[in-house]
Amino acid sequence: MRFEDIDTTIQTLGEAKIPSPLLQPTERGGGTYFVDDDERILLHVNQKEVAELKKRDLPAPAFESAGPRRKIYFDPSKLRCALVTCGGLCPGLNDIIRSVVLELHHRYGVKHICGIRHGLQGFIPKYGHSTVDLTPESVVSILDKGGSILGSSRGDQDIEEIVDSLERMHIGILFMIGGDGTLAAASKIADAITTRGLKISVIGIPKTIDNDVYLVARSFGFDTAVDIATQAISGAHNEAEAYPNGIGLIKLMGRESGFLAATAALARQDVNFVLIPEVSFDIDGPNGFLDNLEERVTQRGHAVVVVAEGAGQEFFLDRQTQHDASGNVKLYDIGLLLKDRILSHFQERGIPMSLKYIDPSYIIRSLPANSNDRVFCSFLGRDAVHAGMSGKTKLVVSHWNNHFVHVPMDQVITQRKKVDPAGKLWATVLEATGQSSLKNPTSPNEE
Ligand SMILES: Nc1ncnc2c1ncn2[C@@H]1O[C@H](COP(=O)(O)OP(=O)(O)OP(=O)(O)O)[C@@H](O)[C@H]1O
Ligand SMILES: O=P(O)(O)OC[C@H]1O[C@](O)(CO)[C@@H](O)[C@@H]1O
Ligand SMILES: [Mg+2]
Repeated sequence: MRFEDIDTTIQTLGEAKIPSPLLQPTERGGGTYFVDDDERILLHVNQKEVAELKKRDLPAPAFESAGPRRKIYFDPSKLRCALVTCGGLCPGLNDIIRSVVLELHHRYGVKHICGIRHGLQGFIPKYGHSTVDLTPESVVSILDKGGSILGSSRGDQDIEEIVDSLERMHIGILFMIGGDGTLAAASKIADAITTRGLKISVIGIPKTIDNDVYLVARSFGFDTAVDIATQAISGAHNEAEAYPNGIGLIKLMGRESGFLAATAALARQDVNFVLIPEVSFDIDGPNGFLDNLEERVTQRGHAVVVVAEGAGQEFFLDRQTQHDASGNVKLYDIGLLLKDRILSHFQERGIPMSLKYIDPSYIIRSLPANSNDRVFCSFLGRDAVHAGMSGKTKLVVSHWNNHFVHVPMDQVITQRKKVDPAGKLWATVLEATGQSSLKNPTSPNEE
């Protein structure tokens, strides 16, 4: 989809008529930066692209800016809010929970905030998960904990039952923190709310260790993931350098998008091969991965390989496709396949070597956020609160062109963000690694 086809209109529950409590000067002094609904951030930054639209008499598409509004929709003294975290873990989940709770409680005076346990399961009575009261006291020391204090789950749940539950709890704003699946569920929940004529705002906070949510330039936890992945790469490099013909093979998360593998490989310029889902490669053949690896190892004495979990899935085509509880395709382990193929390749050629396989995937996504991500989560969580309090709904708080913005939920779930094989990130990876196309002239995969 082209940017000019994106509908950036944000839905509201009704007119915001209540003066924001943030208008009152705080005891500490200092003001609040209020944002008007007509403050907008252009989707395009490239002047040429904007000029092109002008030539065609098209308006340049722009997102609504996030931030506190002068008028709010909900009466804070009566409002009840709920938070839920779904899908895979990600560094920063607790930071988001904390910033949402603190902003609601201290700045808006909302005293009833409820944590839903174990993702969407928490709404469904048959699972028996109790809710958690979220207060400044209960979130005071959660930042040093990884994971999510609310827990998570995968698996479809009945949307009508979820809305029944929201009605029972008299929720006014639901904050849903999760990836593409969660945001798809959030969109359906928002639609069911509208059909019932209820006044419940649904605000999405995009979470993805893969950094793959469309129209979200940066997602929380990604910076931390790159940091920890870089340490794994550093370890693999040390291991590889220490032994004759040493090879360090690291598998990183990235189902359909190789941002983590590509970015972490650039953080230390000692990776020789990066394999990502967006760029196909051959394992065998004169220009395939194994021959290239052999050349590198025999010439330089060691090599470091980073593979994203979704890379090379075409090598498992003979196997049945399986799905997890949420309907996501279960990936076959490309790391283990490469490990076996590397070992047998060097053995067949009679070349002694030492291979170390490192898979830090679950360590990376379950650890606490780094400082940079914490600051980012603080902005994101607070802007999610401002959006909900002003009566906006069915939106995702995103970061775009260095600004926090509101993106309609349905636009975010139309597709995944992917590494552009013709773009700067991948070109820089190729420059830094020096790896070739890893494709044979007439590749068996292309036939
Ligand atoms: N299209 C959909 N409609 C309704 N519910 C959905 C849909 N897709 C996913 N869900 C539900 O949303 C929740 C989270 O989805 P999922 O497990 O795919 O994780 P996610 O949010 O995509 O996060 P991640 O991709 O980071 O793991 C699950 O309970 C899942 O059943
Ligand atoms: O093992 P799980 O919990 O199903 O999650 C694995 C998937 O979750 C993710 O971390 C996304 O949250 C993917 O990178 C990975 O494929
Ligand atoms: Mg997902």
